[in-house]
Amino acid sequence: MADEYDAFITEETIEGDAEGRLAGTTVAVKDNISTAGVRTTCGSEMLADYVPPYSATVVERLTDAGATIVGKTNMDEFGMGTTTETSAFGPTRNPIDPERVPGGSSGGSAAAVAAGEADVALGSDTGGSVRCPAAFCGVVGIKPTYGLVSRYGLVAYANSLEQIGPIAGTVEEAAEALSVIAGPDPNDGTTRDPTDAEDADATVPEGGYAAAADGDVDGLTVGVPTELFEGADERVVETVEAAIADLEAQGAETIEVSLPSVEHAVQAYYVIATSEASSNLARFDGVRYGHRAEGDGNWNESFAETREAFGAEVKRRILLGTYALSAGYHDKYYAKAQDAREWVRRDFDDAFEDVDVIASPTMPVLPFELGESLDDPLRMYLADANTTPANLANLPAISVPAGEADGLPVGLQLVGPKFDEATVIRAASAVEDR
Ligand SMILES: NC(=O)C[C@H](N)C(=O)O
Repeated sequence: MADEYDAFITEETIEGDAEGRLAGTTVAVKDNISTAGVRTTCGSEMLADYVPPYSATVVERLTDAGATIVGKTNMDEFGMGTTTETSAFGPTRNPIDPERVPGGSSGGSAAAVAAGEADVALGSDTGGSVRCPAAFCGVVGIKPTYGLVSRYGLVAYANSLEQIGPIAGTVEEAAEALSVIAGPDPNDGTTRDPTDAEDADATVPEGGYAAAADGDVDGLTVGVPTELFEGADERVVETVEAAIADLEAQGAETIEVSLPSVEHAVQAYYVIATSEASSNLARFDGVRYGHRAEGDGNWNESFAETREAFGAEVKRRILLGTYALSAGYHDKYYAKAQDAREWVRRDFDDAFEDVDVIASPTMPVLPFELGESLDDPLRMYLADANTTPANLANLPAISVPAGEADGLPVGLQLVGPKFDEATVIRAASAVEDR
């Protein structure tokens, strides 16, 4: 990685069509999203030389719309991390303060946008991986409703939780990129047409999501859940509260709501995500593609040696997930985590009876210093307290810059009902307009 903040793993260009709604737009793509003929490493030794034979649907939609892909961005290995320090290629630095992390796992994507190296970037968000780096780097990140954007060509970490989402300097630019990548894909059976989806509150403005970035929050009801402010850094809370007060000044009504289940969200998330990861990552066996250790002809040994190529965090999660799914523990951990997930879903449904969007800090902390959280995985996991609930409930969520504290960016998160990205985009654009 040779660029200023080590945001890119590969700086190869893929030219888009000459015309289209994104003509002239440069896009950086997270390195777990497949690009035909261009290395896709997932930030791992395991895939250090892997060149996919096909491109992800999102990449094809972007280039068909005229965007030029300018490179593949650094990330926590297989998306597992909150700082972009678990990458086998070394950490990315935060352009706002190069002694700090850019957040993760899509840290290279957010850093590329914050440093002006790309207009837009794609990330993937399993438990906050688009919103966290957007918040830490002072840019905008959208985690779409589960099923709005195709995951075809995304190297899977935890299928039931993740979505690909755009990162950009403004809400409008992120919304425009979302319009291009959104919509059903025959190659991903979990995708839906938002206007047809059952139990959806879909609003897709004519001309696309960017049209919703009109800053008009007059009459909008914003829910403020006490649980997502408790335990957050005071400087973060002050900055976010000031931004919410500004929304009120622009005509929104705010009411307190309660989401009692979210205190279990991180725990449930880490059981479900690691369980799915332990199954997904079983495919890296040295036989079909990716790294292969020589071995001495003994299958068990060569398999074990091949898997030594995973980094410490990935190994930790494979072990955790395998344990959670193992006979005798399945009901104790995995089944319980699924119950908690259902409870989180219901809490949001109840809250959306009374409010249009839910506002909170995106991250309860300011960006970590480089190296600060690496030896303390639990501390890193707990930083996902506010972002994981939207993944568990499959809801749309956005992080928009709310201001600064001690010279560091603070993100405000807005979560909306299923497929109602338009309302979160509208509210976020009002935060940005202050
Ligand atoms: N992938 C993500 O969304 C990031 C989250 N911190 C995780 O490690 O799972």
